[in-house]
Amino acid sequence: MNVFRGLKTFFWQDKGFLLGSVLGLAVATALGLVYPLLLRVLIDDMITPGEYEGLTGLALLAVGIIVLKACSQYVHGFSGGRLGNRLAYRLRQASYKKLQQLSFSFYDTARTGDLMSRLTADIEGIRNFIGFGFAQLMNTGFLVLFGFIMMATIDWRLTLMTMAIIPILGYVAVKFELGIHPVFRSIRAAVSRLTVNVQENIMGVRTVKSFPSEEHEMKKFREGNENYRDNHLTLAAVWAKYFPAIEFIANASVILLLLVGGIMVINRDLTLGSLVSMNGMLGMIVAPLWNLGFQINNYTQSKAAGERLLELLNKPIQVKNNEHAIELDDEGIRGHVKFCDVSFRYPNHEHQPSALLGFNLDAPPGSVIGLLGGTGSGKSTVVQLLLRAYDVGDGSITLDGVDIRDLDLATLRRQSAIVFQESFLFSTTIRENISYGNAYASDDEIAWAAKLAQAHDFIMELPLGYDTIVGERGMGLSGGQKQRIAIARALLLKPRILILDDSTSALDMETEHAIQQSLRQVMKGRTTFIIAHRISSLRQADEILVLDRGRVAQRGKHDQLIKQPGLYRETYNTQYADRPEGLETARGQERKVSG
Ligand SMILES: Nc1ncnc2c1ncn2[C@@H]1O[C@H](COP(=O)(O)OP(=O)(O)OP(=O)(O)O)[C@@H](O)[C@H]1O
Repeated sequence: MNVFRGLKTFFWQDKGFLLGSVLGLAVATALGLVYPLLLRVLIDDMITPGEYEGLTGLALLAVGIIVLKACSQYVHGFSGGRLGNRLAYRLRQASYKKLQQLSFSFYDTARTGDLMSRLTADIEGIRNFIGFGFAQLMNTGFLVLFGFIMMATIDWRLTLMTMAIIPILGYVAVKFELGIHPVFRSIRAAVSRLTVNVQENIMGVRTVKSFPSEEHEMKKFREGNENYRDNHLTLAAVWAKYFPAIEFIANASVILLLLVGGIMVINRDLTLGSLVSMNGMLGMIVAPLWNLGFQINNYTQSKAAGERLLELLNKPIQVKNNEHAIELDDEGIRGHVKFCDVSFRYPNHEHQPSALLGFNLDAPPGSVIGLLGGTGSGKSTVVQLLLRAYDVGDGSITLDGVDIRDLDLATLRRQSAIVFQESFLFSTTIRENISYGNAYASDDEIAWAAKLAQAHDFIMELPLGYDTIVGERGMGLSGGQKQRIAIARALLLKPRILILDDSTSALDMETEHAIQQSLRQVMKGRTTFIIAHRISSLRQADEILVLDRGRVAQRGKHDQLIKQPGLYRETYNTQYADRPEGLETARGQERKVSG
């Protein structure tokens, strides 16, 4: 029940509907129990003595009961529907909000398929149970209670005898629940694994086919599918064991009533009408008890779903605003970034060496900082920390003198725009992709950003221009075209801090050069971080930092660095080794430097 206590905030505000759903069903049930009583009156007071005057009244009473029962059932259905759907809506909203709040470290290990199944199948399970299943479970309790009282008013000894079996039934039902709950938990986990499998296969279909790994994927899927099937077989085995037992016990009580009750009627200790009436009532009590297994099933499923959902909803948010977060005035931010002795190790990777160690940097407003280094040297980590994707371990990062941990997250991120190496485009028009995060941008502004990013010309060549829908994950565009749209998106924000994380890697030198020329005008007075593997992308930077396994190996301007022995010059030589002498001298500085 702890799970439902945890979910209380999502449904308790609709307690009126919860009450309506439970009471509606309870009243309908109680009214249903009146039929056998009417039957008793019909047999004992009319048919047996042959007195039929009251028949019309009895018929009218029956009609009245039918109408009332229908009304109660309507209240139950209406309230249950409202309750379940409103609860599901709130849960979906809260889960989605949580997904927005959770930090990058959560997504480092999260699996899309698993999250999708929590937001869909799990919420559906909870909706069904709280909307209807709960009322039905309560109804079973009401039926036993009301039925017991009514039967006892007819003949308490016979009632006690037949009802003595009910606790046994309850015991078996609880055992059943305990046995089936872990199986349901495994089934949910198996579904989630299967979903992850399918989702990754579809997302990575190009890799699967190019490598050709269809067989391997089939094997992986088969294992998941077998696991899912085996869990269902275990479920069927638990069912097979308990269901006949529940049915046997339920039937035993009816047989007992007919046997003992029959003898009592023969001995004139009980009227025939009373036996018929008690038999009708017992039948009404036992019918939902047969369903108790289904109801418990429903309960355990939704409990397992609730556990998984609460696990998501209660996940701690690693990076969030502190209590007195400072909201800087957007206009007032200058973009002075400082890293002071920053060291960082990724969460859950404590055993690995630090991704960044004793990192220092002073980037005055408007400066261009270049980051170069081998793969895994820590370049992306620097900018991730600046965006507070993770909080630094040791040291501090300041923006205009304020520690970014004390800054309002939205203020910080609004003023920093990043273009990732992998450009992500939403399945919508190019216009909406460029204006993402800047919904009020005019068409002119969008075109302005696209021109700076050297994207305007190719967009205009598309049949629908800016209205072209780029499809799921930006299919249909080349890597370079996607990168240019992503650059336009960042430029449109006119951020104080622009971060280009290897974001021109898919562009040819000429386009990259043109973008850099445009950037020079637009980024005047703004601080820019450029991560690149190509020296040509960095040569204009005010300071270039060469990283090696998380440490700054070299720093300085291009002209200084090519004169020093070290990683920078080695990279330069490697990249310019094959260039014809004439081209290099024409470009002035781009001379090959001998080791
Ligand atoms: N999300 C993460 N979780 C755990 N470790 C990570 C994560 N991201 C990066 N790392 C590790 O941190 C180190 C630095 O990675 P980083 O991405 O900063 O390197 P990089 O210089 O940007 O590399 P590349 O040029 O290949 O993009 C690497 O050892 C990497 O494996």
